[in-house]
Amino acid sequence: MSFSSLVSDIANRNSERDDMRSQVSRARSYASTAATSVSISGDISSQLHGGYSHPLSRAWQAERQLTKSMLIYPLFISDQPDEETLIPSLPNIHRRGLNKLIPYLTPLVQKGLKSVILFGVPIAPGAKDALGTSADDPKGPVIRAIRLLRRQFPDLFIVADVCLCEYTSHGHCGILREDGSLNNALSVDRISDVAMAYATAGAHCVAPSDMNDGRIRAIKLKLIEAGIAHQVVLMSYSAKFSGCLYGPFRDAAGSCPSFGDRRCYQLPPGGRGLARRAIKRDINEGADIIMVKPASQYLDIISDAKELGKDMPVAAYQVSGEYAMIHAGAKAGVFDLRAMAEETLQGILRAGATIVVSYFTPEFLDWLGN
Ligand SMILES: NCc1[nH]cc(CCC(=O)O)c1CC(=O)O
Ligand SMILES: [Zn+2]
Ligand SMILES: [Zn+2]
Repeated sequence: MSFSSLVSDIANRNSERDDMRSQVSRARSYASTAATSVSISGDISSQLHGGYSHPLSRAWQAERQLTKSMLIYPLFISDQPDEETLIPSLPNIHRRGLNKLIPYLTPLVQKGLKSVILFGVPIAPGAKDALGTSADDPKGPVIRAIRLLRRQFPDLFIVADVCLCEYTSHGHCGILREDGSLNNALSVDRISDVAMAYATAGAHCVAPSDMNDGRIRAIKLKLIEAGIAHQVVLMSYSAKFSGCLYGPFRDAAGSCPSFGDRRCYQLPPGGRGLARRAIKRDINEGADIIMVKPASQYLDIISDAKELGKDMPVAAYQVSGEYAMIHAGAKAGVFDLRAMAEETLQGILRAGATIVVSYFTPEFLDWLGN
């Protein structure tokens, strides 16, 4: 290499380096003016990441965080004392007789289970009739389970679902006229008697899920008349929608209607206004808690319930079909079971629920830890 070409090579490299230096210093000065202009203009609203960079600060972004006290676990109580049958369409969920209840629940109570909701399942031949007589049979599974659980787990909060469909031969949620339609007056009278029987047996909460008109008022009046209104919570399934998400429950409870469907008393899925009317009506009739069911498909209704019932707890029922779908999706590899269960619960809480009825309760007791 000649001397002159060496000189020009060094000069070139120097100028490249100068170029680079000037680029760096321009970038620095841009950054510093940008930083200055942020503080000068006060445009700090574009900076969000700092608020959720840590797991704890992410948790703080939620208005409501799931706690064990928010969860109610559904139990299917068979009239066969030794039964313990897995429900094929409801993964990990069993129908259990009275003799199987305490051994099953003991570890869950130790893990922090606070509340259960009871559904009776009469299996014995002839246990079902047109009036749902077995619903409030003092020797029936629900009343015996209430007594047993109160005795065995003094701190467990017992909710009794009140309906006739598990106990009627026709599988509808009330007493029928000759033409097969619901006789509302007779149904309300019968359902409020059943609610009274559960409350008298010691249920902390009665939860009518039948959707007959006027049943909240009727139950409240009977509770007052009996002098126990001050110690029983009345939780209304106010906004209960008809649809295809109750299938696995009906397998578990054997409560599929033998003819027709429930569209004349459960709400039509598009009926947001109707749901608002039902919620307002039940608040006026004396409900202590409003429930929305199903949950994830009806988040707007949960948020309406929170607005209309802003002074009361709002419950959401993550129903059997929602639970089965999450299991099926996880099994198909679409998502992780726990991640999806947690995400749905967050949606339900975000919408406004403060209580969640869920078949995932045992899992959440583990996931929430101590
Ligand atoms: N009226 C009884 C009742 N209470 C709760 C559910 C559904 C719960 C679930 O699907 O998990 C049902 C069944 C129905 O209305 O058909
Ligand atoms: Zn019913
Ligand atoms: Zn009908």
